[in-house]
Amino acid sequence: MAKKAQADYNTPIQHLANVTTTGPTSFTGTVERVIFNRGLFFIVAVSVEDANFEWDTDKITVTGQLGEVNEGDQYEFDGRVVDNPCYGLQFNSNGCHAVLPHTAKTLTRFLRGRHLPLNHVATAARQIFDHFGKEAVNHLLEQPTDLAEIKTMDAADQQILIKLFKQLSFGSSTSQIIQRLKGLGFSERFVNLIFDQYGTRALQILDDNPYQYAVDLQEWGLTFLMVDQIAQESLGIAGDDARRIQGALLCLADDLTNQQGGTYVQVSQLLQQAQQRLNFTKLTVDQGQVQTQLQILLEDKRLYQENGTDVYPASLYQAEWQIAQELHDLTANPIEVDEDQLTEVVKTVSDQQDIQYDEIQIDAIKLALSSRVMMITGGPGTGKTTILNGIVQSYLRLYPDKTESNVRLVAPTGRAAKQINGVTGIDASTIHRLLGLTLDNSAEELLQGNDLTAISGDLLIVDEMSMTSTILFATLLSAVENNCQLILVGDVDQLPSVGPGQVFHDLLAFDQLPQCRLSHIYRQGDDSSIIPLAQRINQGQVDPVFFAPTPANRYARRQFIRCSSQVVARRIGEIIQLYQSKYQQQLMDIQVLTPFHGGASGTDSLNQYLQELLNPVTDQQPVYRSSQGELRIGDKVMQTINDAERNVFNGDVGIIKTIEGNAVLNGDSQEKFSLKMTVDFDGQEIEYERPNQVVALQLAYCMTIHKSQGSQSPVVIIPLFNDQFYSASQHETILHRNLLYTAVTRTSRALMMLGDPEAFVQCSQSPTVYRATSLTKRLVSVWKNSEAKETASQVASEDRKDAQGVQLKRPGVLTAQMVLNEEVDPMIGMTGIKPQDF
Ligand SMILES: Nc1ncnc2c1ncn2[C@@H]1O[C@H](COP(=O)(O)OP(=O)(O)OP(=O)(O)O)[C@@H](O)[C@H]1O
Repeated sequence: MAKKAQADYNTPIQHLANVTTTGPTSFTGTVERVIFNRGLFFIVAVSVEDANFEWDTDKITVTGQLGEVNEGDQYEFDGRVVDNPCYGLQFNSNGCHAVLPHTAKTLTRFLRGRHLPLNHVATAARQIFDHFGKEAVNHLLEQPTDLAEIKTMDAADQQILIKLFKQLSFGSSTSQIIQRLKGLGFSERFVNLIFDQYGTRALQILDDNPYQYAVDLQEWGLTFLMVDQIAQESLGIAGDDARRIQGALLCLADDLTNQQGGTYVQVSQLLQQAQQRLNFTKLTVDQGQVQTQLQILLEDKRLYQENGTDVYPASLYQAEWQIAQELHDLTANPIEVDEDQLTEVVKTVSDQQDIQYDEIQIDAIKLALSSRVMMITGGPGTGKTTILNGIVQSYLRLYPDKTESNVRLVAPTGRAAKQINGVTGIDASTIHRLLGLTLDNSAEELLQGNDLTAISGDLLIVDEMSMTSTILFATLLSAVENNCQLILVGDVDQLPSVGPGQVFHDLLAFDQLPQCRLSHIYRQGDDSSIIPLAQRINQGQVDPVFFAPTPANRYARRQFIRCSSQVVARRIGEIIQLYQSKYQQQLMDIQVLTPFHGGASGTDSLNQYLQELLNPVTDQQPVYRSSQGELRIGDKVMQTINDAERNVFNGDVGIIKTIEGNAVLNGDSQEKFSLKMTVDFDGQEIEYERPNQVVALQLAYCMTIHKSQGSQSPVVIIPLFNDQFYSASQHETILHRNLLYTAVTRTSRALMMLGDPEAFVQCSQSPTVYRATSLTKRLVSVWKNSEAKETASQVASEDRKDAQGVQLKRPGVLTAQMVLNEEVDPMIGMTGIKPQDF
C-alpha cells in the first residue's frame, strides 16, 4: 500500500489510478462517527492509530459487517484496503473487536469517552483493577454483575457500569458470531438473517445443531443443502448423523407442502426424497435410518402422521386444528337478534340504497347479521359487494352505538385491500396490518401470535378469502375475540392461496357453518358475454366454438385470435397499440396475463418485447440498468415486496415517472451509484432512492395469472398454447380450470384471448385439482366431539338427578390443545365417514 488517500472521511475519497488492493491486514483505531448502519452492516469513520500497512492520513472509512460498534471506542479491524471505483480507498473489514483497557488509567479514559453520568470515574476504574486485577475488563465482560462485589463503590456508579459491561459483552459476542459464521462461509445476508433470528444464541445453536438454521430459515433462502455443505465440510458432521437426517426431513416436509399447496405430504414421497437429498453427493444413509429418524420426529411432535400415509409439518397440523377449534368457540357464542327488527332494518337499508335486494340477498344479509361466522361465495357480478355493503349498513343501523370504525374490512394482500376499499368506500387493510404483523414473521411466529392486536366486539369482514392461507387464517382467528362477528367473502372457484391450504374451499365444504352461495349474475351490459364464459369455463363446458376466429366471433368485448407462439408477442403488441390509439385506453388499463414466467408467451420474454415496442429507449431519456434488465421512464412496473411504511404493496402496479441521479446510464458506460426514481401508483408517487429499493420493481406489461389475483383491469389479454401442456409437471400443478377462470374474471370490460383454441378448451376441461388438506375433517371432528360432550353432559345431568350424592366429573370443553396432547381421540365420532363425504 503506497499511495495516500486524499480526502477526509466525510467526503468520498477520490479515485486514484493504479492503486491496487492490499492483502489481508489489520489496524487499530477509534470510531469517530457512524456514517451508516443497517442491521450488522456499518460504514464508519475511524481515526487510524496503529496500522500495519502504509497509510499517511489519520482517517479512514471502514465498511463491513461489524456487528456492534460505538462512536468513541477503540477497535482492531481485520480486512483489506480496497479501491472503490466510486468512493476511492477504503478499508473493507470482515470483522473487528474492541480494544479493551488494561489499566485503571486507560479504563478511566475509556469511560470518560462514553460520557456516562458517573460520579467518580477515576475512583471506579481504580477500584475495578484493585479488585479484579489485570484481567478486570475481560472478567467483567463475562460476568458484569460481579461488579456488585466491590462494596466500596458508589452505588449509582455501580449500576451504570454493570449496564455498560452487559452492553460491551453483547458487542463482543456479536463480533465473535459474525467472524465465526463468515469464517464458515455464510454470506453477509445469511449472517444477518441468522443473527436476527437467534441473536447471541446463534453460535450455541450452530454447535448444538446447525441444521436448525435451515429448518428455521429456509423460507428466507437458507436451504438445507447450503447448511449441509458447511456442516459436513467445516463442522465435521457425519453423513448419517441424526441431526442431519432430521433436518432433511423437516425441511423437505415444508418444501413439499409449499410446492404442492397441501397441508400434508405422502410419507412414501417424503422418505424417498429425503434419502435422495441426504445421498446427494455420496451414499451415506439408508432407508431404515431415515425411517428411524422420522419416527423420532413424530414422537417429538415436530411432524405428525395420520392414516399411516399423511405427514404434516407441525405448524400446518396445529393451524388446521386451531382454525376448527376457534371457529367452534366463536359459533358457541350465538347472537341474539330480533327477527322483525332485522327485517325492518334490511328494508330501510334497501330503500336508502335504492336497491331491490332479491330473496337470496335478503336472506344472506339477515344470516350474516345473526351469525358469529358466515361465508358468502359467488362468481363475478353475483352481488357479493352489494350484499357486503348491505350488511355493513344494516349492522350500523342495528347497533346505533357502533360506527364505521367498528367495521374492519381486510384482505390477504395490500392490492386486494385497495381494490375492496375502492368499491365499498370503507377503509380496508391487509390482515397482517390489522394484526400488527410484518411479512417477515415466520409460520411459527405467526402461530405463536404473542403480540397480536386483539380484535374485539367488531364486525370483521375478510374479502378475497380464497387467497387466505391456512397459517394466516389461523393467526387471524387467534386474535378475534368471541364477541366479534366474522364474515368471509370470496369466489371459491378462483385459485387458492399462495401458501399451503385451501381454507375457503374447506370451510364451505362444512355445511354447519352458515353460508350463502350466489349464482345469479346481476351485472348486465357490454361485458355480459365474459361472465357467462367464466361460468362455462368453471363448469368445464367450453367448446372450440367459443374460440372461433375473429370475424365469426360476435362478441364485441370478447375476441379470440388464433396464432402461434412465435408471433404471439407481436400480436399482443398490435392489440395493445390498437386499444391505445383507437379506444384511448391507458397502458395501466391493459393487462397481459399468462400462466408462466418462461417460454415464448411467458412474462419474461413478453415484458421485454412489450417494453421495446411500447416504450423504446431514446437518446434524451435516462434509463436505469441492473442485472435484472433495464427500467425506463414510462415503463409499467410492479412492486414485488410489501413496504407498509411507504404504503406500497406486493402486486401494486404503477408507471415510472422520473429517473434522476448518477445511477442513470445515459449512453455513459461509467458505473455510478446514486439514484432517484419516482413511480406513480394510481396517483400516489413513491420514490426509490437505493438500488435495493429498485430491486422490488419488475416490468408489468405482462404478469402471471397467480400474481393478478385480487385485482381487475378493464382490458385483459390472455395467451395460451397447446405446447404449454407438454410439460407434464407444470400442467399437473398449474394448467387447470381455476387458472383460466381466475384469468378471465380479472377483466372488467374487454377480454382478448390468443393462441390455440384447443389449449383454452383443454385448460377448462381439466378439473381443478384440490389440495391435500384436512381442515374440513378437523371441523367435522371438533363439532362432533362437542356434540358428544354435550350429550354426555346431558346424560350425566340426568344421572345426577337420579343418583343424588354421586360426584360426577364435569364434562370439559374440547380444545385443539387436548387433541394435540392426545387427551382425546381426534377421530371420535368419525366412524364410517370417508374423505369423499366432505
Ligand atoms: N338486487 C340487485 N338489483 C339490481 N342490481 C343489482 C342487485 N344486486 C347487484 N346488483 C348489481 O350487479 C352488479 C354486480 O354486483 P356486485 O358488484 O355486488 O357483484 P360482485 O359479486 O361483487 O362482483 P365482482 O366479484 O365482479 O366484484 C352491480 O352493478 C350491482 O349494482
